[in-house]
Amino acid sequence: MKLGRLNHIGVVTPSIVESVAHYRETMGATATTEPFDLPAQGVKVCFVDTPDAHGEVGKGTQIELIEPLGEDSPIHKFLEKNPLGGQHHVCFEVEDIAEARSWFEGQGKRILGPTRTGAHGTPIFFLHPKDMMGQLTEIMETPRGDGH
Ligand SMILES: CC[C@H](C(=O)O)C(=O)SCCNC(=O)CCNC(=O)[C@H](O)C(C)(C)COP(=O)(O)OP(=O)(O)OC[C@H]1O[C@@H](n2cnc3c(N)ncnc32)[C@H](O)[C@@H]1OP(=O)(O)O
Ligand SMILES: [Co+2]
Repeated sequence: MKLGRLNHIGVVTPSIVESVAHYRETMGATATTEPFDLPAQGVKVCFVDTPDAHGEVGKGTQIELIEPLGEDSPIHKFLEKNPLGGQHHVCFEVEDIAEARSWFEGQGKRILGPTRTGAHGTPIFFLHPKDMMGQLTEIMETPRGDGH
């Protein structure tokens, strides 16, 4: 399997509104999406763009702010343990999600649930942190076209 780019770092927050203000006012971020709900994934999401190696905003790794949505959100327990929120997962891109899934299954890594559509509208799956050196890891198929 070939490792693709680091698409985003997932950051849990009790308040996307407060986190957006933090990234804008304290961190000088210039571009964010509007928050949007992903009920199927139990989260409210907002992306903060960071500049790429050439200082260009829009192609760099994003901060994915996620707030629990609904009673059985998968991040409820994380927020109980970490009331201020914090780094939750990393997301790497791959060319072919099915091939990547077979690779990790062959490596004996636990895959958390089915391959499903993620916040960028492309297929994703998660790998259990206990099998990934303690890091909850999301794998997503590289968006086609100019999406990122
Ligand atoms: C998909 C939309 C969007 C996108 O990018 O497209 C997203 O990324 S949404 C992100 C939210 N969704 C998920 O995270 C789905 C996958 N996650 C899970 O299924 C759970 O969070 C899980 C299984 C990783 C943990 O569930 P839970 O916290 O309810 O269980 P435990 O407390 O029992 O945790 C088991 C064990 O893992 C440790 N843990 C939990 N979360 C993390 C983490 N983020 N990073 C590292 N380790 C984590 C936890 O401490 C437990 O360890 P133990 O030693 O037993 O205490
Ligand atoms: Co994510």
